[in-house]
Amino acid sequence: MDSRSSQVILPQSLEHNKITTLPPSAYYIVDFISEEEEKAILHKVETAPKTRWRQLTHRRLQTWPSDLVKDTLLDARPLPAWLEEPVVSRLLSIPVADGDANLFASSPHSRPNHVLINEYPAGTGIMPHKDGAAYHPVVCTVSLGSSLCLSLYKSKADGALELEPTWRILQEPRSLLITTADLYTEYLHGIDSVSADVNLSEKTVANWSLLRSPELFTDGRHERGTRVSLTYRDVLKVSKLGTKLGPMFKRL
Ligand SMILES: O=C(O)CCC(=O)C(=O)O
Ligand SMILES: [Fe+2]
Repeated sequence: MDSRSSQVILPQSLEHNKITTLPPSAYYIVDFISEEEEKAILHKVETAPKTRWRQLTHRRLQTWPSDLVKDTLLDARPLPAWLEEPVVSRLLSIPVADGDANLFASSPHSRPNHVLINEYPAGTGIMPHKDGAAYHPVVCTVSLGSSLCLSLYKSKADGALELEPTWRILQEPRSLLITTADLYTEYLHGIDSVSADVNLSEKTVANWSLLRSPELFTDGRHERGTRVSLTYRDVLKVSKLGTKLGPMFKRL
């Protein structure tokens, strides 16, 4: 099927969906996948073999095709079809600006080769952090299930963290958030471990003007449900051994 299926209308270029209140460059696109696609992906996530899940104290995650070892992807198998389609072909189909190449044109493998799946029950989050040197500095996050806020923090000169986030980005189900450049390297990102996001408004949410359904948040409060995120990135180092083993793995 055409990756631009009839239900999904993608922007002509990312520039149309730039979060202009943030340092360059971050983009927010609503309805990047349809409700049926969201359901199908959630089903795949939920029915993955138990051994695929890594259980942390409050959150669990899957890595595809595998974990990194010393910042290197050892398993060079392609992503499974349900993670590749429709998301990757849509990511590659949108130029950064009109007439430009796509976001991964200058990344080593010209496409994302790794997906991290995080599941956040209401009340859970992820500590502020930077994603580090393993990846090309382009992060594409598809949100499923429930809305929540991603908080961005400046790190102080002494390495400590500012107590309050500098910005918050509200991520709705089926949306795509792309962060690159300075936002990747200079700021930390995290998700508060709260059961509701509060104090939501045009003034406090960086991507308010790009939201799909701002009317759902007009009382400033959103009770979270379980949110699942798919984080697509290009891991810079892929083991040659993994590449050689690839075809063998596939036959198993
Ligand atoms: O779930 C998210 O949106 C963020 C996940 C994240 O920052 C990470 O896994 O590095
Ligand atoms: Fe991260």
